[in-house]
Order: sequence, then C-alpha cells, then structure tokens
Amino acid sequence: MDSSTQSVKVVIRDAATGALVRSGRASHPDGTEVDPRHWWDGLRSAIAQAGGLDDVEAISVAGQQHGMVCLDDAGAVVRPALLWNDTRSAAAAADLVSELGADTWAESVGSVPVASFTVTKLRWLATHEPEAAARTAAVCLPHDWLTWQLTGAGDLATLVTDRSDASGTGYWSPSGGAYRPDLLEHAFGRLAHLPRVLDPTGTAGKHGNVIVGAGAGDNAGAALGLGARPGDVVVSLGTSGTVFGVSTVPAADPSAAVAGFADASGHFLPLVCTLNAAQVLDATARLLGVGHDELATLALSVPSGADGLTLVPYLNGERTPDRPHATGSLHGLTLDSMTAAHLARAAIEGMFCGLADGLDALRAQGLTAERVLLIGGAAANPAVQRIAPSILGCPVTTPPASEYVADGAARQAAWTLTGTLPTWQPPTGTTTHEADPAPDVRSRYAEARDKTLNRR
Ligand SMILES: Nc1ncnc2c1ncn2[C@@H]1O[C@H](COP(=O)(O)OP(=O)(O)O)[C@@H](O)[C@H]1O
Ligand SMILES: O=C(CO)[C@@H](O)[C@H](O)COP(=O)(O)O
Repeated sequence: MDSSTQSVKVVIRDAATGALVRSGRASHPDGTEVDPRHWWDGLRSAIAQAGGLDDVEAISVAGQQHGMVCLDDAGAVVRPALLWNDTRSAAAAADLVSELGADTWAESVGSVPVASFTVTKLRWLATHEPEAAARTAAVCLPHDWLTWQLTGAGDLATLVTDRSDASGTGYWSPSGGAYRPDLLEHAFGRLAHLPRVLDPTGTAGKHGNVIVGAGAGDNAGAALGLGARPGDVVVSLGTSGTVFGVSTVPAADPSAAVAGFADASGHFLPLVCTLNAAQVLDATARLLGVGHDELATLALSVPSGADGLTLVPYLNGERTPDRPHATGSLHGLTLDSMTAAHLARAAIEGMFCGLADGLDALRAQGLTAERVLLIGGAAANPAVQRIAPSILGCPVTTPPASEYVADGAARQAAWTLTGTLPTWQPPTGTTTHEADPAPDVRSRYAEARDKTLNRR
C-alpha cells in the first residue's frame, strides 16, 4: 500500500514471483492539512477496489513522509495532520536551526530541519496551538497511523514505525539507530510517546490473519520496489520531486540540501526533495487548456532552452533551496517565446533544473550516479522522459509504469512473511533516453533562481 499525497494505491503481488495479481486506488483530499480519517477511508476503498485481502498473507504500508499526526491519551487525533508540504512551520525551522546550529542537527539526525520535518511542526504546534500541544500524548507519521489502524489501534504503546520514516522526523538518528528525545523535548517543550522503530522485517501486528510489516516512507518504499542498489539514483516526480540513492553510509549535510535518511533495507537513503514537481505540469496544462499528452507535444515542438524562456517553478514555495515563502516566476519573455509551446517546455525544464541541482548536491555528498531511474506520476509524460537527460546531464532510464512505492511495500511484506528478501524478476519494457547535456539551460536557470517575489 502506498498512502501518498494525492492518492492511495494498493497492489497485491505474488510473494514468490512478484507478479501483479490485483490493484486498487483512491484519491486523497487536496490541501496541506488533512484529517487522517480520509487516508483510512481511502485505504479501505482502495483495498475493496483491489478485491479485498481474503487471499493475502502479509501487507505493509508505505506513505508520504514527515506528516505530523498528534494523538491524545485515548488515541484520538488531536488536530488535522500537517503534511510534509505545509510550510507554516518555516519560522519554527529557522528558529530550531539558529538555536542549535546546522552542524549539530546534521551530526545528530543526519538532516538540517526545514519546514517539512515533523520536529518543526511540533515547535509550531507548541507555539501556535498550545492547547492542542497539551493534549498531544503521542506523535506519529501517516504510515505509522495507518499501520496502527490496520492492527486494531490498541493502546499507544502498540504504535510502530520503521527506520526510513523515523529518519524524517528530525528526532531519530540514522547513524545511531535511536531516537533523540532531547531534540524532541527541545522543540516541543516536553516529551511525547513515540512509535517503536521496527527493523525492515519487523512485524507490526496482524490485520485479522494477515501479517502487517513495518512499512516505510514512500521514497524508501520506491527504492525497495525498484530494487535500487548503490550506484542507482532515483528521480521521482510525484507531488514532490525527489532525487535519492541507496548508500551504505549515512549522510550529514550541514547545508540542508541533502537529507540523510535511512532506507527500508537496513542502509541509508540520502535524498533531496523539492515541493514543485508534477503539480507544476498540472498547473501549466490547466493554464494552457490542454491535457498532459498535448503538453508533451507542445514542449517537444520547441528547441532545448525554450528560446530563453525560463520558469522558476516555486508555485508551492520551495524546500530545496529553502525558500518556503517564494513564488514562481517566468523570465526571458520575448515576442517569439511568449507561446504555449515555450511555456510547456520551460515548465518541464524548470522542474528538472531544481532536481539537477539536487543531483549535484548528492554527488557532493559522495553519492555516485551510475544509473538514473525516473519514476512517479509525471514520469509517464513523453516530454518529461525526453527532456530529463538534457537537464540532468546523463542518460535517464524509465522503468515500465508501475506503482513502485506500493511495490516496495509488497516486497517488504513478502520479506516479513518469508524471512527472505525476494528477488523478483525486474519488469520488462525499460526505456533509456539520452540527449546532449544543456548546461546553458541550467546556467540561465541559476541566474533566474533567486529573482522571485515572496508570497503576499
Ligand atoms: N502523463 C502525465 N504527465 C504529467 N503529469 C502526470 C501525468 N500523469 C500523471 N501525472 C501527475 O502525477 C501526479 C501523481 O503522481 P504520484 O506519483 O501518484 O503522486 P503522489 O505520490 O505525490 O500522490 C499528479 O499530479 C498527476 O497529475
Ligand atoms: O517529503 C518528502 C520527502 O522528504 C516527500 O517525498 C513526501 O514523502 C511526499 O511524497 P509524494 O507524495 O510526493 O510521493
């Protein structure tokens, strides 16, 4: 199961072969603040659409990272969850970094917190909603909460999480493999109950007769679903844009560009995340009054660089670079470039320029990129596939369309069930695109990147 930002997907796979048996999906509400009940309703409806779980032996839930789910003593949700892309805790993040220093955060928990991280949302809650903070007995993440619902939502002591999602809180250390309650207390003003962190094959409990695995953050789920190995870099284009790789050593980047997460296989997952990926293309297509296929045709009808038209795509503010209050901007308009086709191309190139900066930041942390894999909803777009190698500066492989996050959860469930990580046959139908690198597009973007207005 993949409970991601815009939707939930369920895949049922054969534990021995990995063959897809059935699948289902349901939408999530819009917005950056969501009552977790909607995730539960969506999950149940996606399970029903997938034909139920009667013949299923084990399940795992992967989900959007970082979201703050606060529970009271009785296990009731205290307030709607603040999601990873909610930027209201930007000032709290800046305060936490100035109070302890970026180096201390990077050394302690592998990441310097920005507004996405749970720890900053807890500081925001303590400051802005002290009554809700006072009622908060436990804090967990979206996938933890769904796992807990599936296993009967008993007492708070039965809450569990896994390494990959714990590593996005800002109060769990990937290198130490333990919580840092001192950091939680520093941010929140007191301690709260936290889910027990399971190993990748740990069992959360049972859903009827079905074994429930530890689950994972969605990016770690995708890495497991793809069978990513050191040397593979994954670029995921969902609501978030992410660039990440599996590493045998933890990352700690005091510049805040690279988050030093843990993965779902026992290793590490250095990752860069932007707030502006598929929704930039959705918004551009909407503006132009076209669908995604037509957007692709338009984008591919103009040359690389869109004759100088450059879109800085900070429509949701931005996380990397840390510009939570920024807006998007369009530069380089001329009579020739003010066309639908130029805008379509500029949107795709602008989205990729932020991710190419992310790939550079990962390389600066020592990650090697022998193979770059493109996944996520927007990876289905042919123009996205064709333009990716020019901006990322290397060949880009698109595996066949699949719900890789949910696939990773399924692979984890099979691992938990059998005790052996299954080696499922890689899917056939991979395509690799190559293109001349376009450093001029990136340098023009670098010139435009900081010339944006803040939100009003
Ligand atoms: N062909 C396409 N071209 C561009 N974007 C697409 C295409 N198909 C789907 N998308 C977009 O991909 C996004 C969903 O991707 P997904 O990876 O499921 O997101 P999330 O995991 O964040 O919920 C939506 O914004 C959707 O409009
Ligand atoms: O915050 C991050 C990673 O740090 C995001 O990648 C979220 O995990 C949401 O993922 P999608 O819904 O976009 O897949």
